[in-house]
Amino acid sequence: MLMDSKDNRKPQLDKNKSFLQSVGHALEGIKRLLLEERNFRIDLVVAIIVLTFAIVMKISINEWLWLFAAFFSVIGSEVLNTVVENVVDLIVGHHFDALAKRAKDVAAGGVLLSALFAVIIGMLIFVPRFIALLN
Ligand SMILES: Nc1ncnc2c1ncn2[C@@H]1O[C@H](COP(=O)(O)OP(=O)(O)OP(=O)(O)O)[C@@H](O)[C@H]1O
Repeated sequence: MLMDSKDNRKPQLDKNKSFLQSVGHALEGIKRLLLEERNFRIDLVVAIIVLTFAIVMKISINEWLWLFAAFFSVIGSEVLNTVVENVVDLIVGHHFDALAKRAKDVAAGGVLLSALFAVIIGMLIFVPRFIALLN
C-alpha cells in the first residue's frame, strides 16, 4: 500500500467519523492529483489561461456555464483515469495484462473525449472574438 513515509498517524481502515474527516481525505486526494499527476497540472494551467481570457473578454454568463462544464468534464475524466490507473496497478502490479491495458486505454480515451469537448467549447467562445479583434 502507498503510504507517506513521514506520516506517523495510525492508518485508518474504517469509515470517516465526521464530515470534517471526509473533507480532509478528499483534500488529501486533491493534493495527490496536484503532486503526482502531470496531466492534471497541465489541465489547471490551461484552465487558468482560459479563465484569464474569459475575464478579459467579458464573456456572457451562458458562456461561463459552458466553460465550467468543459472544465469539470476534463477534471472529472482525469480523476476517473487516475482512479482506474491506481486500481489496475494495485490488482495486476507491474506486469503486462490485456485487461489492464484495455481498462487504462478506455480511461485515457475518456480523458481525450472530454478534452475534445473542452476544445470545441473554447473554440466556439473565443474564435469569433479573436476574429473580431483582428478585423
Ligand atoms: N499492466 C499493464 N498491462 C498492459 N498495459 C499497460 C499496463 N500498464 C500500463 N499499460 C499501458 O500503458 C499505458 C500508459 O499506462 P499508465 O496509464 O499507467 O501511464 P500514465 O503515464 O500514468 O498515463 P497517463 O498519461 O494517462 O497519466 C496504458 O494506457 C496501457 O496502454
